[in-house]
Amino acid sequence: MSTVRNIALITSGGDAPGLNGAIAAIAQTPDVNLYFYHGGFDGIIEQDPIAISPTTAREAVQQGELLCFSGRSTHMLHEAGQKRVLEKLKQDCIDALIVCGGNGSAQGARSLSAGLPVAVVPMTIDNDIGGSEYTIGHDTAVNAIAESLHRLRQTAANLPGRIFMVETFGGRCGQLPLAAAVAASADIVLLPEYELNIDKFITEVNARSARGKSVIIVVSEGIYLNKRFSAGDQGVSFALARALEESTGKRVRLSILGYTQRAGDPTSYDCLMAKQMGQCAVDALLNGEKAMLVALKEGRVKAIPLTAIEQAPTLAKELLQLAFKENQLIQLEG
Ligand SMILES: Nc1ncnc2c1ncn2[C@@H]1O[C@H](COP(=O)(O)OP(=O)(O)O)[C@@H](O)[C@H]1O
Ligand SMILES: O=P(O)(O)OC[C@H]1O[C@](O)(COP(=O)(O)O)[C@@H](O)[C@@H]1O
Repeated sequence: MSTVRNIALITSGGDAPGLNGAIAAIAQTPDVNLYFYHGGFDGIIEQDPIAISPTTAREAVQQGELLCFSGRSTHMLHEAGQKRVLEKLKQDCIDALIVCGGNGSAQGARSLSAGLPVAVVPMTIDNDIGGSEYTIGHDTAVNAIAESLHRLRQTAANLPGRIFMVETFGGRCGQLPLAAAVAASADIVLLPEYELNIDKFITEVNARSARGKSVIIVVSEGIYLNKRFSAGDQGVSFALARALEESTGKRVRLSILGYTQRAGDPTSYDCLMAKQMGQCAVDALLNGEKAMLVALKEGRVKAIPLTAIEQAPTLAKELLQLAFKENQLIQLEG
């Protein structure tokens, strides 16, 4: 018989559609009481736990608004803050904690694992947790970007010869713009992992534009232009567009997708992944696991030690190969 009965859940860092599915799977587990703290790690210190009923959770699976509000916390970056979190969880009679978030949140969870059992459910549209092939919310965001690219292609076809630029999230890892660009067959994708030679970029766009067709360029918000980038800074495409305009004499049609790409009702794939990942997290905790990351590995959802998280996520090589084949990756071309 497991000693874990009262499980608390937080969402931490950037929100991501689909997570309600994980909450539903956990909330419907027999002999488990599920509680939230709104507001990430800070919420644990500042708020009372809120009990969530299995019915409420089940009804919210397909909705884009998360049942548990996310947050970013500075307390967690210091030992004293981590201690306060553990003390409050003890005071609230919580036996185990599920942290839903990305790399940073996983590090936070790890720092608490000496004090109580923790499981991390990967949640970020960026799909940038080294150790899991998937993070909840990614598919919905890829769909949102791909849909925008599809629409642009239609207006591009109706009035040919224009240059379009679409700036996306995924500042520290290009998995998101890469997946969307491949899915929607954009012409060029610029990723933060590789250095950008502006002259080469301009020459390439000029050459493609000279063929009379429209050119659709996907740009990660974190593309290398200067080293002062912080995730969430948007607008790098203004400078790129200006450089292109000056050399081509053609106006660049610019769209910054911003937070619209991080919202929306989740795709069924995200609902399915979230349910499986939530189930895996609660099973691991009930089985006595102490510090786990729920991960997709070789297509299967499983619990792996938190220590197995690799710091630097790597771009999916299958997607890189496809993008390379379609001449989208001009940063890597000779
Ligand atoms: N090195 C760390 N040690 C402890 N907690 C951390 C660390 N890095 C991040 N966190 C916690 O995780 C939260 C979310 O991290 P962030 O990097 O913003 O998002 P994500 O989890 O999506 O990567 C931070 O606000 C902080 O509370
Ligand atoms: O919500 P914020 O603080 O503006 O952050 C924006 C960042 O959040 C993300 O959407 C997701 O990032 P995390 O999941 O790592 O928090 C990034 O793609 C983007 O750069």
